[in-house]
Amino acid sequence: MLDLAIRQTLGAFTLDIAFTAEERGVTALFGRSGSGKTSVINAIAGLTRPDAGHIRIGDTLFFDSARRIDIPVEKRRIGYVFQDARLFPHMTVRSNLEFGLRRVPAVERHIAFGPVVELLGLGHLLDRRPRGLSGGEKQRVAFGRALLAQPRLLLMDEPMASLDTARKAEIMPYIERLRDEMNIPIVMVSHALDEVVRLATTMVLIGEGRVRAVGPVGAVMGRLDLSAVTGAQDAGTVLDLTVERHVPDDGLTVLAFDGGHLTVPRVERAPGASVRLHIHARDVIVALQQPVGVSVRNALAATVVEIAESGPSSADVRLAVGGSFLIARITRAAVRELGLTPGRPVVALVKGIAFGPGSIGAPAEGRRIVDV
Ligand SMILES: Nc1ncnc2c1ncn2[C@@H]1O[C@H](COP(=O)(O)OP(=O)(O)OP(=O)(O)O)[C@@H](O)[C@H]1O
Repeated sequence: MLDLAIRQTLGAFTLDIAFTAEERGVTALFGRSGSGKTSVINAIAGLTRPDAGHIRIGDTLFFDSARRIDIPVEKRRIGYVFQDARLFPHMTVRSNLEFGLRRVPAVERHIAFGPVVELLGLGHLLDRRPRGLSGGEKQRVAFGRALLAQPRLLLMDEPMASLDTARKAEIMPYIERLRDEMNIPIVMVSHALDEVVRLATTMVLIGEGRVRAVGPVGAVMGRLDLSAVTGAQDAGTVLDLTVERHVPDDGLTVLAFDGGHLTVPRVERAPGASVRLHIHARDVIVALQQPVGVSVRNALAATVVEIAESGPSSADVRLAVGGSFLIARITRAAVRELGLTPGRPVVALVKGIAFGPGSIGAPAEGRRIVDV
């Protein structure tokens, strides 16, 4: 368990953050620029000291003001990956990686060189110097160097912010492997929703130095009251689905979740694999009954849960679909004419699904919306 509660005054800014998250996977701190994300991970790293509070990772107490505990930076065993890779330019990739390893006594090394090189696909780069590497390759080396220092926790501050869309799509699977195959908790800072949607196990939404929401990505994204914090344009939800089967003749894949099925353009994953999709509110339509004679293929039985105004003429309607949620952005006039109220059974039509760095099965060229 990550357990953090800190108060810290930074000039005119006050950070007052408290959350717990499971240790497994990626905890993503998401929020606008200046909301306090970097200040939180600097406190976790021990680079700054909160005025009060505690920071605990599993059994290890890094900081506790009441008990006067403040483990120094070098004893925290925390790997820190920055936006820019910060590799040693005069050293080869191999030497950069070995630098991480050499910082730890041999008996305490449980993460070995070979598996890290394999995990991050660095084998063919070992004799090169950073100068000739792409941004994404440099970041992979930075991940490797951090891992080989045998961290208790890995911090990543906007690790993809300096990469273009194609490079980002290239590096995301490596971060997923890191998340899924190494038993190291990751705390990542991001202001890019697509990264959070794809990578986060727990999402911590931060606004003006406070935690606005915390929980699984789908649950946080599905809250209507938070669209001002997440960014109104990004309103939508996240569904976790499983590949059920492919329909080769039509180039389609059928995905299953607790609310039914979605048919989408072919996803290059084997049946049984998990897929996370970001479904924008603007791509969901509400109907009172199963429509006939429409091109949209995905119609899901749903119940209206909540309705909130989202613009001068629009409303966001939160729909329960099985145990999951969708948000539909429709006109307020439509809410009135259809007589939508909480509890009303409806049909949710999903007319588009965003495939991009934020969706698994993303095409390498980056983000695109597919009508389904
Ligand atoms: N040492 C400091 N002294 C004064 N103000 C500070 C200090 N450190 C941070 N701040 C202020 O605290 C606020 C939060 O900064 P922080 O870097 O944590 O935000 P952020 O969410 O990571 O933003 P970004 O995404 O732009 O990096 C900012 O207004 C910043 O100017």
